[in-house]
Amino acid sequence: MNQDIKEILLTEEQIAEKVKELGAVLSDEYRGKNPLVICVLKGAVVFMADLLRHMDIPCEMDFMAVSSYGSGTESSGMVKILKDLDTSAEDRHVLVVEDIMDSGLTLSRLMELLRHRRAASVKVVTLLNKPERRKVDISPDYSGFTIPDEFVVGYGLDYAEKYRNLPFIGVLKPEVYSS
Ligand SMILES: O=P(O)(O)OC[C@H]1O[C@H](OP(=O)(O)OP(=O)(O)O)[C@H](O)[C@@H]1O
Ligand code: HPA
Ligand SMILES: [Mg+2]
Repeated sequence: MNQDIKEILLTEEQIAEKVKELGAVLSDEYRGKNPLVICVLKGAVVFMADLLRHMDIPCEMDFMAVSSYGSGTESSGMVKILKDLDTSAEDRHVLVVEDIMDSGLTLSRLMELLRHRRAASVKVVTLLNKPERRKVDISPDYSGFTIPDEFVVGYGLDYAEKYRNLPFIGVLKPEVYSS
């Protein structure tokens, strides 16, 4: 697995420090609001699990699965809901947790849906932000790291369902996806 990585962009330690920081900021923001924290499966699952353990306030969690990438490195532009929430978002302070905002298509579609369901507020925290690739006018409310336009894997992020379990975030060697 590691031989497919060109370079480590963010180490396990850098990620841990940032997640702790974000947890503290979000705890202050959502204190007394019992937020509904939504993990966007599957990519955000590792970040969500770590982030929640740095939020020292009562909150609830739920999960949604959407897919736009299939097994490639380019968004198809179509965002399909594969699994919906179990909880109603109406009148809730919703915090959407994502691993990466890239074209922005996944999150813009999700935000639209949650606002339509009359959430009291909808905000996004993304660990990674890749603004150079944006196709829609959206930016995260909270972001861990701004990264260059390279395809990254690890800490939840995959290429063709592989590499999600790497503890760091790395740039994949282009020959891995172009071959
Ligand atoms: O800003 P965008 O261009 O929409 O890209 C970001 C989304 O793409 C990836 O998910 P994917 O659809 O590949 O599913 P996964 O989380 O199961 O890997 C990633 O986890 C984000 O959810
Ligand atoms: N890596 C993995 N999955 C992704 C990426 C990325 O850079 N961008 C959007 N989904
Ligand atoms: Mg993916």
